[in-house]
Amino acid sequence: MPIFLSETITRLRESLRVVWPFLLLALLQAVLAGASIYALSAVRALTGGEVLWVLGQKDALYYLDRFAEYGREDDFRAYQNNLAIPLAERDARLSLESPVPSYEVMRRGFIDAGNHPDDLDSVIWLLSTFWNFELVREPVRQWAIGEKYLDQVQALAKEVRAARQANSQVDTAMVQQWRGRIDTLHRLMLPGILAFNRSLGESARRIVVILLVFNGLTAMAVVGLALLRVGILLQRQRKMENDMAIERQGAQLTLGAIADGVIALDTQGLPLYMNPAAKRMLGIRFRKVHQRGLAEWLRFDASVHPAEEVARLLDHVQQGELAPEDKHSWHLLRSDAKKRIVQLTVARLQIHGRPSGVGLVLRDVTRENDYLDQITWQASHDDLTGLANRREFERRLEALLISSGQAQPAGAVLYVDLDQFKVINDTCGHQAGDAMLRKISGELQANLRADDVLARLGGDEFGILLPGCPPLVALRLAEQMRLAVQACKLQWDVQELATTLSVGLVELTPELDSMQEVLRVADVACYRAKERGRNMVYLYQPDDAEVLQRVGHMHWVQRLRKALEQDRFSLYAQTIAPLHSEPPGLHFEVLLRLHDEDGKLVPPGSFIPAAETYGLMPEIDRWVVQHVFARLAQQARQAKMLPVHTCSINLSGASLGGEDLLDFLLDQFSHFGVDPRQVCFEITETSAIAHLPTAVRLIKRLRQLGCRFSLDDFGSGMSSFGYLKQLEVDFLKIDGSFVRDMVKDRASAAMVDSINRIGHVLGQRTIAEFVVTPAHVQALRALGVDYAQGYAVAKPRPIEEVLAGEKAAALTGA
Ligand SMILES: Nc1nc2c(ncn2[C@@H]2O[C@H](COP(=O)(O)OP(=O)(O)OP(=O)(O)O)[C@@H](O)[C@H]2O)c(=O)[nH]1
Repeated sequence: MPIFLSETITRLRESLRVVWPFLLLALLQAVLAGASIYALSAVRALTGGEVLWVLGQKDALYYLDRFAEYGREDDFRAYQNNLAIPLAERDARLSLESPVPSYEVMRRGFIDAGNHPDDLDSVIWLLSTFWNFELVREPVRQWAIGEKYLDQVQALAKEVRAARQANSQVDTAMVQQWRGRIDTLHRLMLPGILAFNRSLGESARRIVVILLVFNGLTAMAVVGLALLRVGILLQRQRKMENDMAIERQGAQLTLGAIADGVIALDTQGLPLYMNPAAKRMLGIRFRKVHQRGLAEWLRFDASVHPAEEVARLLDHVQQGELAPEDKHSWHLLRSDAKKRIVQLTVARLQIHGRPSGVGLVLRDVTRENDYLDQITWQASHDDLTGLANRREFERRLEALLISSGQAQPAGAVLYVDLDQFKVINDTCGHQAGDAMLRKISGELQANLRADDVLARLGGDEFGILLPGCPPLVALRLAEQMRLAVQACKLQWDVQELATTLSVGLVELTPELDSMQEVLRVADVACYRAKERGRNMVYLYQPDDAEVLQRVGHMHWVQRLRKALEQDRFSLYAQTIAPLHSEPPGLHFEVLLRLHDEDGKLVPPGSFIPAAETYGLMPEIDRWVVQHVFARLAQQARQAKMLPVHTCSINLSGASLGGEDLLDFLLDQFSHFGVDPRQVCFEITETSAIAHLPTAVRLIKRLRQLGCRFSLDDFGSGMSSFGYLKQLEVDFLKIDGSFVRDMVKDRASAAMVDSINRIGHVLGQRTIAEFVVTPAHVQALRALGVDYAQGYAVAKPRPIEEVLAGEKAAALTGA
C-alpha cells in the first residue's frame, strides 16, 4: 500500500476515534429531523386531502342542486365527479379502520380522491403508524361523521335523476322540494365537515408542537451529549498534558542528573536539545550553538584524529548510524580547548514513524581512561622510583632477544645490587632507604641513553638493558655508573648517606637463549661481584665454571618450589641394624626423594645442594617432619604394625639456625600426637657447630621431651672433638668415607675405631654409615661399633614398605 494512503487511513482512524460520538449524534438528529419533516409533510397532505374532501362534498351538493333545478346532464356529471372524492376517501378510511388494513385499497382511495401520489406513502404511514393515538383517531372519527349523509345525498341524486329522465317536464314544486331536501342535507353535513376540519387542524397543530418539542429536546440532548463528550475529551487532553508535563519534568530531571551527555539533533543535524552534561562536556551554551551545524561545536583533537576521520564520524552521526570503528574512544576538544575522552552512541529518532532526527549520547570515559593508563603504567612500573618494574624489564629483554634471534649480539644486561643497603634502612629508617633508592635511580638514569632500559627489579636490585651495546662499552658504562654512585651522597638530617654498587654484566650472546637464562647469569655475576668484595663490576665469561654451577642451582630453585607446591617429594627409609643384639623394633633413617616433572626419581644429591644454597632447606625439612609424623601417627594407630623404635629425621643447618624450628617441632608433636621417644633428629657435625648456641638449646629442649639426637657425618669436619661435650647427642654416625675404606685402609679403620671409642666414652652409641659388604659388617662388629647402615644391611626403600615390616636383606656375617 502506498505510504500516503496508509498515512491517510491512519489519520482517518485517529480522527474517527475522537469524533465518532459527534457523528452519531448528528446522524440521530438528522434522522429525527427527517422523520419530523416526513410527518409534517404527511400532515400537510392529509389537510390537503381534507380540503378536497370538503370541496367534493360541497360541490357535489351544489351541482346536484343545479341538476335538480335545470336538469342538465353536465351538472349531474359534475355532481358525480365531486361526490366521487369523498366516496373514494371513504373507501380508504374504511380500509384503515378494518382489522387488516389494505395499503392498495387506501392508496387507490386517496388517488381517486385527487391526492398527489407522492404524498400517499407519508399519509398512509402517518395514519397507520399512529392509528392508536388520539391525534389520528379523533380526526378520523370526525371524518366518518362528516361522511354520514353521503348515502342520503346519493339516494336523493338517484331520485332526481330518475325523475328527470322519466319526465322531461318536471314541475316547480318538485324542484322546490328537491332543492329543499338538498339544502337540508347541506345543513346537516356542514357541522360534520367543520368538526372534521377542526379536529384535523387541531391534530396537525399538536403534531407540529410535539415535533417541535421532540426536535428541541433531541437537539438539546445532542448539544448536552456533545458538551459532555467535549468535556471528557478536554479532561482527557488536560490529563494527557499533565502526564506529558510530568513525563517531561521526569525526563528533564533524569537528563539533568545523568552523567552522559544527551543531544537531540534534527534531520539537518542541527541541535534541538542538550542536557546539562552534554553542555558541560562540550563546554558550550546551547543558545550559542542553536542552529549551528555539528562540525561547529562537536570538535575533536586534531593531533589524535585526522580531519577526514572526524568528517566521516560526523557524517555517520548525522545519519544516525555509527560504524564499528566509530565506537572507540574519541578525544573531544571542548570550546575552552580542554580535552575529554568520550564514547559515542547514536540512535535515529522517529515521530509517528517519520524520521525526526538523531539522538546522540556522549559518555565521558576520561576518568576510566586515566585509570586504565594508570593501571597500565602501574603494571609496568615501580611506584617508588617510577622506573620500569621487573615484569616490564623482562618483557623488553625478551623482545630484544626475539628481535635479534641468532643474529649479532643484541647488547648487554647489567644486574645491579646496592651494597649493604640494609644498613641505611636499619640506621636511618626506611624513608632514608627510599630516598636513597630514588637518588640512585636518578644517578643510573643520568648515564643511560634513551633506548636503554633501567628497571627496578625489586628491593635494592636494578636491571639495565643496553640494546646493541658492545661488552666493552657496557663495561665502561657500568664502571662509570659504579663511580657515579660511589661519589653520590644523600643528605639525611645531619648524616650524609652513601652506598656502592655491585654489578653483574652479561653480554647477550646467542648461547644465552632465554630471558630467564640471561637474568640468572646476570644475577649470579652480580653475586660474584659481591663475593669478591662488593663495589665492583663482574663481567660474566661463558666458561665461568662457578657462575655456571650457581646458575645450575638456580634452575633447581624453581623446580623445588614447584615440587613443594605439587607435593612431588616422597619419603624413603633405610634400616639401621644393631650389630650385637636383636632389634627392639623398627630403626631407620628417613631419606628424601624427588619425583621430577616426568615422574622420574631424583636422588637428593642432585637437589639438596641447590636447596641449601637458595635457602629452601627449612621448607623442605618442615615438609619431611610433617609427612613423617603423619606416618608415625598412622602406624601407632594400627595395632598390627610393628612398633617404631627409632625414626631418624635429618635437620639441615639452615633449619637449625632458624629461631622458630623448636616451636614448629613442638607444634607438630602435639598436632600428630607422636611419641617423641620414637624420634631421633640427625644433624651434621658442621651445621651443629655453625649454629652451636641454637643447636644446643634445641637439643636440650627436645631431649627433655624424650627425643634423641645423632651427629651425622661425624669425622668429616673434624672441627674439634671438644664440641662433642657441648652437644648432648645419643648417636654418633661415623662418616661414610672412613667406613667405606676401613677394610683396605688402616688409617680409616683407626679413625672408625677412635670415633667409636670416643663416642662410647661420652656415653653415645655409634652408627657406621656406608656399610656395603659383609666384610665391613664383620670389621665393625669386631671394633664394637653398635649399629650399621648401608647396602649390606638394607637399601633405602619407600617408607611404607619399611613401616609395613617387610624384611630387608638379612645381616650377612652376623
Ligand atoms: N627503603 C627500602 N628498603 C627496601 C625496599 N625494598 C627492599 N628494601 C630493603 O633492601 C634491603 C636489601 O638488602 P639485601 O640486598 O638483602 O642486602 P644488603 O644490605 O643490600 O647487602 P648486600 O646486598 O649483601 O650488599 C633489605 O633491608 C630490604 O628490607 C624498599 O622499597 N625501600
